[in-house]
Amino acid sequence: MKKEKSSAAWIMQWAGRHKSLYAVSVVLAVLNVLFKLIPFFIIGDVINKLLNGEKNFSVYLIEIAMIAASFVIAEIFHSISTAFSHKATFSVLGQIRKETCDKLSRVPLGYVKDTSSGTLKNIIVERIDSIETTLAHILPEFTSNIIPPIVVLVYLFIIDCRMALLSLVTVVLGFCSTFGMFIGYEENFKNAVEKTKALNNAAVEYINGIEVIKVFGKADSSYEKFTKAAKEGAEAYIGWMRKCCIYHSISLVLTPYTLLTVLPFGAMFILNGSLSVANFVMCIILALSIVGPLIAVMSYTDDLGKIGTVVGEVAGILTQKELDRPEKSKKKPYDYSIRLKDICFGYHDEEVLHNINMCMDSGSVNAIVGPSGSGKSTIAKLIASLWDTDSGSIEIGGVNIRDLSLEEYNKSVAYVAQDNYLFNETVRENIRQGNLNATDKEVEQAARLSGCYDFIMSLENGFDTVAGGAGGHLSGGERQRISIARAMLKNAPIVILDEATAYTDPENEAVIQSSVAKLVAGKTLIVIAHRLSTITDADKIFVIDDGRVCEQGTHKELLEDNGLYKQMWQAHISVKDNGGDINA
Ligand SMILES: Nc1ncnc2c1ncn2[C@@H]1O[C@H](COP(=O)(O)OP(=O)(O)OP(=O)(O)O)[C@@H](O)[C@H]1O
Repeated sequence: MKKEKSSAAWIMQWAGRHKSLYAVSVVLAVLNVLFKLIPFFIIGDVINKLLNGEKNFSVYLIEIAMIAASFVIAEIFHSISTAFSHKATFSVLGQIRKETCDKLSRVPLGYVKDTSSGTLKNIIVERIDSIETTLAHILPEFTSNIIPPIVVLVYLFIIDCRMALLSLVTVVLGFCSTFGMFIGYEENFKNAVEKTKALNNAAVEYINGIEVIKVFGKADSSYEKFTKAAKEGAEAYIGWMRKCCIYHSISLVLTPYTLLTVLPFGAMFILNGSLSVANFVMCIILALSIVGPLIAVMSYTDDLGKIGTVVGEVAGILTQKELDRPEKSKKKPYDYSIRLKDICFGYHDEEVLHNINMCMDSGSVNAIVGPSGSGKSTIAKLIASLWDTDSGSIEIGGVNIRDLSLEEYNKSVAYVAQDNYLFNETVRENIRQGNLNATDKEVEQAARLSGCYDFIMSLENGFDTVAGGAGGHLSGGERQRISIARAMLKNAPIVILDEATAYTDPENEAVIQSSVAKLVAGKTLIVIAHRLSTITDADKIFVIDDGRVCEQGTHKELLEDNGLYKQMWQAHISVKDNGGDINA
């Protein structure tokens, strides 16, 4: 079994990309702390000189100037060190976010669908942000603050072992108290994280579902769900902080008081003649000097405790199993025929497609019809490579799609889904997503061909109108036509239209039908249609029932078969004859 990578290994992998920047940052941070220690040695020296009766005032002035210079130099080192570590860290964070988002495009759609958008957003934005403290601060500052106290302690041990040990007593007790904060830390942090995720999900659900909430008068109950999640989130943190509060306070009070032991025992040693006054003074000053860096170290323990969970969440995405595709295509399809061989597929544990076999010739028009929930869209998604089949294979031009790189395959397929997402960008840029190299003229031409030019021009800013999140400012039919224009611009040899005309009125449907005909000339087309009148000319119609292909043939052949297709056709015609809405 493959061993799981530790959080430290992930951090090292991420930080390793900018190791020279971090190394410079750590060295400068060490110099910063060392320069901050210099004044303590100088003060010790000044007191010794006073005790020895030095009367030359200029000697003291020079020492004071040296103290001031040490502080200034320390600050300069600190600023440069922080600048280096932040420069490296922000590019590392950008890289982690890029990898995470790239990963989402390579994992099966199921992972993204099964993880709420609130959770994913929380990981990609907030959680990744919280790695910043570790990389930009802990790495240089923790390392740099640990080294000087060690140096000082070694020096103290050289002066007097007893005093060195005494200076450590309150520090050790303070640290022990800090560790008390870690009792049940993982559990408490996980609980707080879970509650935050629940709050994020409740907020996203409340915002996304606001239309339904208003229409069905669910504002109170939905808002209640949100406030309950907010309350539980706050309680999780408050309860946890309450538990830590005593340990934290004891630690903050004890750690700085190194003099609590150094002063009385030092005085005793002077009285019994085992310690000189000069060494006593030096010990007091050095004992004070280790406090600052050690408190700085302690302030990071909380972040160090959290980092495991944070890295675990990000790593959880980065280690998701990807769609089974090679980096580079192993073979080249000889044409764009599509063959599904013994396909079985299920969402989670429930199989919804059973032994599907289909053959579509290159450049042919194919329709998939069947009752709602029979598995039509699932077949389209498998062909579009949004999921991997559980068994069986899909071949394009004689090549198993698992032997084709995802990038190359994606270029071959234009998929217009039932509910197409439009980015919160201009209509022009939304269409251009089909081909990022397309000129404005080509974008406008695609819009003309898909019958959406006129309505786009009637929008407030024409092609420069912002479509709004998920295309919220446009009607369902308008969104669909923009999606078709996007697919046209892609000019892929395989086109899948999943209920592409579902939202359109009969007039517009005729426009779209003719533009689709132009779009797919010479291409392999798969249309999923409820309105059977739109697919009567298809070269092949596949009838799906309960996850199985129950009939296939041309419109004429299927009518002669007297099967499910004929029943569906008669139902369709009778709606029309009764003056019902044929678009229903
Ligand atoms: N993401 C999913 N997770 C779990 N089950 C799903 C998912 N998507 C679809 N299903 C289920 O798989 C089955 C087939 O759904 P599919 O969307 O392929 O049917 P369809 O024939 O396209 O339906 P419609 O005509 O209503 O769009 C249904 O039972 C559906 O509930």
